[in-house]
Amino acid sequence: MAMILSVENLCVTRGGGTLLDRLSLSLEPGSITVLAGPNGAGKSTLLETLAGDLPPTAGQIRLDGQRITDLSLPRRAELRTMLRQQSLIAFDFAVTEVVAMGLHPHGISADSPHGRALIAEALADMDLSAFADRSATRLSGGEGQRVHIARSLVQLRAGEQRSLLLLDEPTTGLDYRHQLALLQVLKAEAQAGATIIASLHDLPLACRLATRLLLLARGTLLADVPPEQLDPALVADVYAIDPAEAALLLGLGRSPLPLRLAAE
Ligand SMILES: Nc1ncnc2c1ncn2[C@@H]1O[C@H](COP(=O)(O)OP(=O)(O)OP(=O)(O)O)[C@@H](O)[C@H]1O
Repeated sequence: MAMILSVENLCVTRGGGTLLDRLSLSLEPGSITVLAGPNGAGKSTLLETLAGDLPPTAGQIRLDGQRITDLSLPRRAELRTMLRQQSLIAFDFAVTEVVAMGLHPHGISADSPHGRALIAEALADMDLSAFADRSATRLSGGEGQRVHIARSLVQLRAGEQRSLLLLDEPTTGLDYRHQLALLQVLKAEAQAGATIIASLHDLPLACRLATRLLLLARGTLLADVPPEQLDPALVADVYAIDPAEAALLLGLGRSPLPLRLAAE
């Protein structure tokens, strides 16, 4: 069974400011929702709140009918995977050990055949097989980001069902090849039944990935549309950029080309 996430009249206030203002939405299994919007729009706040890690000031978030704030942290870790904007890995773990952390919420041993297979698959997906035994403290920014993504893929896939995957700016630091590889992996996960929501700054990439695009500004949802229906005039207004720039960005993302890593 896949996960339906529903949000009703969500409000978050912090430090006297309204960070999210009466948001309602519903995310279906198999969908990829991309959250776009300027710096400070509330994207990370929304993802943290949807993950159940930041209690809302008002409103409800339900994961398959259960209120997310009623679930314990271990139960939340089984039902949803959250990739945060990353900090450095401070301890001297090997890459494979960091990736194996995704198994813990599901009680699967990294030494079991199933655990080993999940780790190997995620390492291969993020082009990290050759890095498995390297220290995770000695990686470039993009390599480190790929390690965190691989850990999240393990956590998602180790569950009994493909559940909810929340990603906060997952392409940060990734080169073009690895951005495209990530897009391919996410599309495959959605096809396998995952419910995915990701914040992205890159609008052309967002349009290629999303089945649905949410445009957030100052805590308010201004658009919730398939990417091809996103209005360039609204994008220009929200980002305070020239309309021709907005049209160019959206045009780049509306290429009908499939994702290709290298010429076949
Ligand atoms: N602990 C806090 N207390 C009060 N305000 C906060 C707190 N954390 C963040 N904010 C404010 O909340 C707003 C939304 O922040 P958030 O991190 O959700 O934005 P974002 O859309 O993810 O931005 P970015 O694109 O820069 O990552 C910002 O104006 C920020 O300054």
